[in-house]
Amino acid sequence: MDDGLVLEEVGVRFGGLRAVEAVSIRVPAGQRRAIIGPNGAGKTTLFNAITGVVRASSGRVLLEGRDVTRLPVHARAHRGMGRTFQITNLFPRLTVMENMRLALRGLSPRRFSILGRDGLDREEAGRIEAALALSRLSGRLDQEVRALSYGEQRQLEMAMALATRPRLLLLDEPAAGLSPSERVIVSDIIRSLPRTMTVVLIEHDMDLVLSLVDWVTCLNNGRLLVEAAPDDIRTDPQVQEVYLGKARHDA
Ligand SMILES: Nc1ncnc2c1ncn2[C@@H]1O[C@H](COP(=O)(O)OP(=O)(O)OP(=O)(O)O)[C@@H](O)[C@H]1O
Repeated sequence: MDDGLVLEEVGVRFGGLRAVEAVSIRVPAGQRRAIIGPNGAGKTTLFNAITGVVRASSGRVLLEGRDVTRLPVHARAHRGMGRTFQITNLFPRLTVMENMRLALRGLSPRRFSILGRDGLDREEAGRIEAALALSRLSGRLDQEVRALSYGEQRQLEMAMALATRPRLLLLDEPAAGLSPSERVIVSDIIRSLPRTMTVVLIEHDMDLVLSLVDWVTCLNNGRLLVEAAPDDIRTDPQVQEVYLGKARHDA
C-alpha cells in the first residue's frame, strides 16, 4: 500500500530539550492513526513538525513519498495536508460561511472580499457544501459562529480543514472539552470521512480514540514507545506503565 505519511528519525529540539527524538512512523494511505502518550510525551510537537509549524531539527517528513521537511506550513497545505487545532481558531462574529471562505482563501490565489457573497466559484462552493455536510453543519451557513455551541464550533473547524480537500488530515484533540453527546457526533464524523483520506489524530480520551483508529502509536519522553492495534494497546504492559507511572507521579 502507498504511504500517506512517513517520518524518518524525526527529532525536534528546543534549546537543550529534546522534545521529540528519532521518531520513525509509517502511516499507509487511508489509515486512521492515533498518537497517544502521557502529558509532555511530545505529541503536539510531533504534530507541529509534521505540519511545519516547527522545523524538525533532524530526520525527514515525507508526504505521499515526497520530502516536505523543509517546506513551510502553506506549502505543505498546498500538497494536501490539513489540520485542526487544540484551541479554536474561528472568527466568532463572522458567519459559518464567512469562516469557511477564509479557510479556503489560504489555498486560492484569487482575492475576494471577506464580506461579500461573490467570489466563490462553483467548485469552491461545492467543496464548502461537501465539507459542511460531512461535518453535520449543513443549513447553518448564515449563523454567526458565536451563536454555535462549543461542539458545533469544533465541527466547523473540522469543516474548514475538510474544505481544503486534504489527503492527510491531522486532528489535534478533536474531542477535548466536549460533552458525551458532542463526542458521539465528532466520532461519527471522523468515522464517516472518506477512506481516500489519511487521518492522524492526537486524543487523550482513550475509549474514544481506540474505537476510531486502525493503529496506535504511543510516545513517551519524546520517543516512540510502542505501536500496536487498538485492542492490544490497552493491555500493553509498557503503555500501562507510562500511563500508571505518570498517574502515580502526578498524584
Ligand atoms: N515551544 C517550546 N519551547 C520549549 N519547550 C517546548 C515547546 N513546546 C513544547 N515544549 C516541551 O516539549 C516537550 C513535549 O511537549 P508536547 O507539548 O509536544 O507534549 P504533548 O505530548 O503534546 O503533551 P500534552 O499531552 O500535555 O499536550 C515538553 O517537555 C514541553 O514542555
